[in-house]
Amino acid sequence: MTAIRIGLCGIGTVGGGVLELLGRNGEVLAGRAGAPLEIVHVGARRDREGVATGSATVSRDVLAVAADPAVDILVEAIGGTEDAHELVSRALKAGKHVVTANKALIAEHGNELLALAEAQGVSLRFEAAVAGGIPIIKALREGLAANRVSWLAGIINGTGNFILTGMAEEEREFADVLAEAQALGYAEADPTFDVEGIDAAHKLVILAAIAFNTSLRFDAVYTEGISALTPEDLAYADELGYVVKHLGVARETGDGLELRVHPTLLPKELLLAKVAGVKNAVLVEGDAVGPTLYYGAGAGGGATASAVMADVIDLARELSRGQRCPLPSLGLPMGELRELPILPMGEVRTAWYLRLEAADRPGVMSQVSRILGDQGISIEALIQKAPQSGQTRVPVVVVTNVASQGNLERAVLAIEALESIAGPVTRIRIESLDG
Ligand SMILES: NC(=O)c1ccc[n+]([C@@H]2O[C@H](COP(=O)([O-])OP(=O)(O)OC[C@H]3O[C@@H](n4cnc5c(N)ncnc54)[C@H](O)[C@@H]3O)[C@@H](O)[C@H]2O)c1
Ligand SMILES: N[C@@H](CCO)C(=O)O
Ligand code: NA
Repeated sequence: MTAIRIGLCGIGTVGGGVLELLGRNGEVLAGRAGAPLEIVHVGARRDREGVATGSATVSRDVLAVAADPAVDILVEAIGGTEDAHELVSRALKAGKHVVTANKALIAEHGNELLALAEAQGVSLRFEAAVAGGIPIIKALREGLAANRVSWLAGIINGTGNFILTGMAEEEREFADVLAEAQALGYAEADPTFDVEGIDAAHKLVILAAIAFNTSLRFDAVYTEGISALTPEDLAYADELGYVVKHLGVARETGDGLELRVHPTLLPKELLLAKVAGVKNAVLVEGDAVGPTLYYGAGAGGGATASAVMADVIDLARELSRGQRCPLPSLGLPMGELRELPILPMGEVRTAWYLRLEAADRPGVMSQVSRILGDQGISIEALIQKAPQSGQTRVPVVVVTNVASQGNLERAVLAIEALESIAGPVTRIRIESLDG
């Protein structure tokens, strides 16, 4: 049986995971693929100790892999958007199928690269790019193809969730938990991508494109990170019955598409609120099926290799049987994707958690609630602590009803201008994910 020949570029966490997985499960995967899967060429800047590359050719220049006529499927696991862009373009132009774990590349250059793949009659697949090992791309594109999706919400950055869990449950320092996530191979080369929400924004854009049949709109995502969250806010959220998660939300409203990544209070009883550590989860609301939830490891070599190899096997199944019926990677041919208007953030409606430092004297809370009321916002819950000895200000935490960001911001400006309020008002969105 003719082997399907793979060129593997990058042997870090993901590429190393692919080598290990193929080494361990090669025979089973070959059975499923309909042909042996053989790594014939490895592109790697430097050798990775302990990773066997077998009889594969090894090149320091990854472009040699893209140019190698012996390669059927190129796996891109070098990361970044410069060399990877060049590598994937060259491979597609050379008529190779490409499988990538690179969400930055797909979110930022996917419109162009997917159109190129289509023109070349080859496939560009990226299951590993979103939510690591969870087969969420396949679920959205194929399993839920009969639904109109109204919204989806997900914890789609493993590093960020690992940090939030470590801070909330083990009371550890942000920097200390981030260092552990880096040591475990979860974090991006530049971890600000994880903690500032850029990585989650890349993934959200990909999910939204498939769910709502739109082109990839990385330019349009609102992004807020988790680095400004304090242990104090996590503790108040807990006291109020919430957990703080870094959420990506995409929702089709009559007025446009919401695309946003930000810290979010979730009621503790929600399944999403219970997703801990490096685990990811995506909740999708379809009109026929209702809500469905997808859960699993969001990062790490093994989980990511699982998704990479699933794409490879999909392609190998077609190649080995000579039955090519290319599936559009975003669910529709690129020319048929819609351009939906994006809903401005000022019009996005959520409930809010507000924390303020108020002077400890009568009348302050009635001023605050009058300002909120002027914007049509009411207070649903309130925590007011007694001042510590010697302190003249007290922390006050307010949970509001659902309000547009525009109205909330106007109210916050007026509250911050009160002489009885010190410093900026902390605000975090609250989602109940119930409709
Ligand atoms: N680590 C994860 O859990 C995970 C999960 C999903 C997706 N990803 C994505 O997978 C990709 C790789 O991530 P990783 O964690 O394996 O990174 P990594 O840093 O562990 O590995 C990347 C490897 O590629 C090599 N490399 C980079 N540029 C190169 C070039 N021009 N030529 C040759 N080699 C080059 C590096 O030396 C390194 O060995 C990224 O796009 C990342 O976003 C990672
Ligand atoms: N850095 C990413 C890797 C998986 O995409 C994360 O932590 O989720
Ligand atoms: Na995935």
